[in-house]
Amino acid sequence: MKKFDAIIIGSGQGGAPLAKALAKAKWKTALIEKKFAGGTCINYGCTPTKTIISCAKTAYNVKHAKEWGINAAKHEVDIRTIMKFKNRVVNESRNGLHNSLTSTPHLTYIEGAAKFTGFKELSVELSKGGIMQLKAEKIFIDAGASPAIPAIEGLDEIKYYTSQSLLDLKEIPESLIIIGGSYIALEFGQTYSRFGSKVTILERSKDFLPKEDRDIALCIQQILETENIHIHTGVDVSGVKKSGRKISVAFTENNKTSSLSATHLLIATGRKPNTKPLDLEITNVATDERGFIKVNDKLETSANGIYAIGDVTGEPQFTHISYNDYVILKDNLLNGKNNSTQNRQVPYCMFTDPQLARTGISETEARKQKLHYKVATLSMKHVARARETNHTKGMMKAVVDADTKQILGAAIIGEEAGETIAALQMAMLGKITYTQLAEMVIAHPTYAESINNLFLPLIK
Ligand SMILES: Cc1cc2nc3c(=O)[nH]c(=O)nc-3n(C[C@H](O)[C@H](O)[C@H](O)COP(=O)(O)OP(=O)(O)OC[C@H]3O[C@@H](n4cnc5c(N)ncnc54)[C@H](O)[C@@H]3O)c2cc1C
Ligand SMILES: NC(=O)c1ccc[n+]([C@@H]2O[C@H](COP(=O)([O-])OP(=O)(O)OC[C@H]3O[C@@H](n4cnc5c(N)ncnc54)[C@H](O)[C@@H]3O)[C@@H](O)[C@H]2O)c1
Repeated sequence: MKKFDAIIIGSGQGGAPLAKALAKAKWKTALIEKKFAGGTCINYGCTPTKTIISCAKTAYNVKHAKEWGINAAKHEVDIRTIMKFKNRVVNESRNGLHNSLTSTPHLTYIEGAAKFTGFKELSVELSKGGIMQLKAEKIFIDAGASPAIPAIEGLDEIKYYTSQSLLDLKEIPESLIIIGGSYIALEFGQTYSRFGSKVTILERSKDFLPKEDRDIALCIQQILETENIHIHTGVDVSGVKKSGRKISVAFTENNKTSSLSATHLLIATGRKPNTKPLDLEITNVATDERGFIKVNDKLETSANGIYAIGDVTGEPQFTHISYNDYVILKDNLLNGKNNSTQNRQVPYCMFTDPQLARTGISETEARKQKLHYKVATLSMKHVARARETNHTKGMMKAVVDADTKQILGAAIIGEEAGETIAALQMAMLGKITYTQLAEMVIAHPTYAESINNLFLPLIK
């Protein structure tokens, strides 16, 4: 049995930097990865999807080039070249990370699938064949999550896609039904709609994007519907079956039974943790009823010396959260700090076009908490930069504390909204008030400058 100071399971956005940091501190470290270096983000998540989304935006802009005074009448989408571009970007990131992990002193990179065989003892089924046994005083689980497949009658008898397998498509679907209506559904839905597919979204929740304020959700919904994406909410999918060369999906909506068919079906109904194969019960690591590992605010599991980070611990499931988990552990273990996950900011950006970016609380949450708040809104139609570049879809909305004048939260729908929200997030971190933001000097004409205009009405 090989002995290490630390073992990390999974080379995702938390596990890989943690392995490098511990090795740099001269801990004898092993990093076990069963598939590709970089985990979901690089291989099946952010990197490939955002690459394809950029192609879809180009396709959209070419199709609408006349609005910018450009005649680009003839154009076609070449999905094979798009996928090659995506593969190149993914491979560069994956190979770069792999090279850096395999050349880090004090770090042993092991390719294979790990499972617990005893308390803080693991066996790895090596990808090249054979078994390795190893143990360590400290073990970090960054095993991530995979597409969750709902129990829908007939699903196991037809060919359907997940966010992972859709990335290998070699054709543009003539029509695409998506079950689920959140990040994955909307990003892929708009992408394939822009490539030419007829897209229908079937979402179970009564409300579209239920975590958002209704004005924000409605704004996104209208933008997508203008692009001919059909959105159904409050849907209960009862069954799927093959119908000629199509797939027929039966569902109930507002107590009415309906069915739709399409050439392709995408399941985008959330993700389940990769914990089952780990045999966690052998090492006393407790999980919740869905299999996510339970951790406290220091990312410690129920087993002393075993930690868990990222998606495997449940929501929120974002790359920046997995990475921030790593930062917390690194600071606590190597720099004598006492950091925790409590009260950390959780911004997010959905990469529809325009993007929906959010940080802090919504107006609905402020109302629920009975806060003394004010709301500022601004249509993108009134943002100079948006008007000058013909990107006027969307809106900005901020919730501020009426007494302290600090920003409590904001949502932005607009071109590069993810960048602008970071400025508001910094203001929240630095406790900069909306009165300061309303009159702060910001370069003209930028999207960030619209922060002035967003808050100006509140100080008049
Ligand atoms: C389509 C899609 C798009 C996304 N887009 C975004 C986005 O734009 N922005 C954003 O912030 N987030 C996005 N996400 C979410 C983001 O990708 C994840 O939150 C993030 O990658 C999670 O990182 P992680 O470190 O927790 O786990 P992962 O990156 O999933 O890493 C887990 C690793 O553990 C390995 N592993 C699992 N079990 C074992 C085992 N038994 N032995 C050895 N290795 C094992 C896996 O192979 C994997 O490499 C997206 C996700 C998807 C699916
Ligand atoms: N831009 C980003 O940051 C980004 C992009 C993609 C994915 N992600 C991450 O990946 C994770 C997974 O994304 P996702 O969109 O699959 O999941 P999600 O958990 O965000 O949403 C799943 C959706 O499917 C619906 N649903 C569940 N079962 C259903 C059913 N049987 N019929 C119809 N609808 C059903 C749910 O109501 C929900 O709206 C998210 O947690 C997100 O954090 C992030």
